[in-house]
Amino acid sequence: MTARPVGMLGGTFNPIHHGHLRLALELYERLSFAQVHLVPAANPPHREKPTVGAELRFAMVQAAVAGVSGLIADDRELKRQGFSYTVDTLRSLRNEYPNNPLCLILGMDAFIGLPTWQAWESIIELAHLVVVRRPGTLLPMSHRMHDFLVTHQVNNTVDIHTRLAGKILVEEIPALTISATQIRTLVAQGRDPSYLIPLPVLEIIQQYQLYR
Ligand SMILES: Nc1ncnc2c1ncn2[C@@H]1O[C@H](COP(=O)(O)OP(=O)(O)OP(=O)(O)O)[C@@H](O)[C@H]1O
Ligand SMILES: O=C(O)c1ccc[n+]([C@@H]2O[C@H](COP(=O)([O-])O)[C@@H](O)[C@H]2O)c1
Repeated sequence: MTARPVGMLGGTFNPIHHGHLRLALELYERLSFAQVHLVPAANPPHREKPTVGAELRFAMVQAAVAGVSGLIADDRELKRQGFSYTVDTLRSLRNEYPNNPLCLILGMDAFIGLPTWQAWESIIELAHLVVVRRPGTLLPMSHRMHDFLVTHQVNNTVDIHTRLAGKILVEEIPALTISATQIRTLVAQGRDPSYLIPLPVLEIIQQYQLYR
């Protein structure tokens, strides 16, 4: 028996919100993870430079998980230069946790786009994928990732706990319809994003006058 799996949820987290946090906590409990690392992308490879710097986005993640058992604010991507490639983050986590299964948490949308990621075939050698989909949504059989999914998919958590990497578990989780874009828009309009984000995150947004 290996050690308990370690989860990783990467994101721009501009800002982190209750959608991210519920997802991480739900999987932490459901899959009996040792912990879930929330990793802000310092320099996201696939989107424009975020309007808020990595240090402040990390500070918001830290504030959001302070005192929450099982969720860890992880700044390892802030310590690297260049684009924040997930494969490099997983290599770093693998060095830190040689005996734990690693689980990369991905939405179905991100999973579909995985072939555009840096060294994507190495990702599945370093970690399992926990692919989150909304109830009722299926990947069409015609999709190029369908066969990849079927080849690697497992239907229960045993393989995730007994192997270090290489499997895909699809988890159905009702999404909270919250997005960081929505929060930035509310703040820019002078409106109140309370109840979409934790209070300590709102306090940082107000203190630094973010998203105005
Ligand atoms: N409401 C949500 N419920 C579940 N997962 C979410 C939710 N919002 C984002 N995620 C997932 O969290 C990860 C990081 O998301 P990200 O930081 O890009 O947030 P976002 O709200 O999608 O941001 P933006 O609106 O700026 O695009 C992604 O895998 C994304 O699919
Ligand atoms: O490594 C890559 O090539 C890569 C390409 C696209 C996205 N990612 C990661 O996917 C995570 C979610 O990204 P986003 O844009 O939804 O916040 C974040 O950790 C990104 O660094 C990683």
